[in-house]
Amino acid sequence: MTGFWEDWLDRLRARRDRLIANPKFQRWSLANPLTRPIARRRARAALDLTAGFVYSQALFACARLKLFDALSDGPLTVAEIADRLALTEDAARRLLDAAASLDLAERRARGRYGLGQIGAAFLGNRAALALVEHQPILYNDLADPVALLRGEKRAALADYWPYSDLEQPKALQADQVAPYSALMAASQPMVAEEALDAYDVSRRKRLMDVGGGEGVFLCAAAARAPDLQLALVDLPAVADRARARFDAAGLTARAEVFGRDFLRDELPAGADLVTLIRIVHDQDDERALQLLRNIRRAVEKGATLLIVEAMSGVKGAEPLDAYYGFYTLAMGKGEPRRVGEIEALLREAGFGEFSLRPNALPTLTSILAAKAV
Ligand SMILES: CC(C)=CCC/C(C)=C/CC/C(C)=C/C=C/C(C)=C/C=C/C=C(C)/C=C/C=C(C)/C=C/C=C(C)/C=C/CC(C)(C)O
Ligand SMILES: C[S@@+](CC[C@H](N)C(=O)[O-])C[C@H]1O[C@@H](n2cnc3c(N)ncnc32)[C@H](O)[C@@H]1O
Repeated sequence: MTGFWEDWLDRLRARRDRLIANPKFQRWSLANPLTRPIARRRARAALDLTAGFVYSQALFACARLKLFDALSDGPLTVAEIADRLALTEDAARRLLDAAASLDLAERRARGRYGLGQIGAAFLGNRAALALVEHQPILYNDLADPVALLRGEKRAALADYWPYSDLEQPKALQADQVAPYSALMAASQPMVAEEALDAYDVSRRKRLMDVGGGEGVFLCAAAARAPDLQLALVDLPAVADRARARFDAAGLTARAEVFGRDFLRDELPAGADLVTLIRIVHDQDDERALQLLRNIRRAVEKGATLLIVEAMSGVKGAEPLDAYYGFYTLAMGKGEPRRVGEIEALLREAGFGEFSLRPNALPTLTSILAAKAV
C-alpha cells in the first residue's frame, strides 16, 4: 500500500477511535437497535478483559478442588458437592455460581449442579488442567506487570524454568528439572496430537526430538509409526527421565537418548526429521539461531525440521502475543514470534521450502515445516 493510502487510513482510524471513545456515542450505540449487538459485544469484550484474572482464578479453584471430577458421574446437590470439595455449603454455592456463569458448571433441576460444556472439555483434557494448575506462579509474577516490563523485578517463573538464563545448563540437577519436566510431559499429549495429525511421521526413518523433555512426543510418534527410529536430546537430568519413560513404554531398543546441551554440544547425526517442540520461543534470536545452525550441521540436505509451538499472527491465534509475550517476559528469556520471523531465522541457519501445516487448534500450537537446503 502506498504512503498516501496508509496516511488516509490512519486519519480514518483516528476519527473512528475518537468516536468510540466518546461516552455519548457509547450510550447512543447501545440504545440504537441497529448498533446494539455490536456495542454489546465490544462492552462484553471489555468486561472479559477486566475480569479475566478473576475468571482464571475461579477456574483454578475448580481444578485444584477437582470439581470437574466430582461432577463427572452426573449432577449433585450443593451439600454433596460441599462435602466432596471440603467446603462449607455457602462457599461451594459461591464457587458453583461462579463456575456456572463461566460455563464450567451448569445449574440443573432440583437445585443440583452438573458439568458445563467447558467444564466437560476440561474433564477430558488433563493436559489443559495441568497447565491451569501451574498458572499461580505466573500470576504471582504478573501482580506487578509494570515492574516486569521495566525489568525492576526478577520473576519466580525464571526459577521454575532454570535453564533459561544459565551458561552451564547441563549442571542442572534432577530436583531442578523435575517440576517443569513433569508439567511439559503432562501438557505434551495435546500438542503431540496436533503435530502428528498435521505431519505424517511414518514416511521418515529417524526422528530426533531436540529438547524433547521426558519423551512423551516420541512415544506418541512411535505409536503412529512402528518402523520409525527415535532419538531424543535434552539436558542430562531430563534425559534420565526420558530413558525411564522409554524403558517403561518398551521403547528402549528404538529410542536413543542423548544428555547434551543443544546450544553448545554437537548434535547426533542421522535424523531425516527433527522436531523442536515449544523450544524456539524460549530463546532470544541469538540463541535460537545458534540452535538452528547446530541442527543444520547435524542433518543432511533435504532433511525436514518441524517447529511446533504457538506462533503469532496465525488466524485463530490472535491473543497469543498477550499470553506468551508476558509468559516469556516473566521467564526472563524468549518471545512469541510470527511465522515470518521464524522463517527468517531458519533461512539464516540454512533452511528453506517452508510450509505452515494447517492444524485444528492454532491457539495451542502451529506447525511450520522447513527443509535443510
Ligand atoms: C456438536 C459440537 C461439535 C459441539 C457442541 C458441544 C461443544 C461445545 C463441544 C466442545 C467439544 C470440544 C471440541 C472441546 C475441546 C476442548 C479443547 C480442545 C480444550 C482445550 C483447552 C486448552 C487449553 C485451556 C490450553 C491452555 C494452554 C495453555 C495455558 C498453554 C500454556 C503453555 C505454556 C505455559 C508453555 C510453556 C512453554 C515455554 C516455557 C514457553 O516454552
Ligand atoms: C519448554 S520445554 C519443552 C519440552 C518438550 N519439547 C515439550 O514440548 O514438552 C524446553 C525443553 O528444552 C530443554 N532445554 C532447554 N535448554 C536446553 C539446552 N541448552 N540443551 C538441551 N536441552 C535444553 C529443557 O530441559 C526442556 O526439556
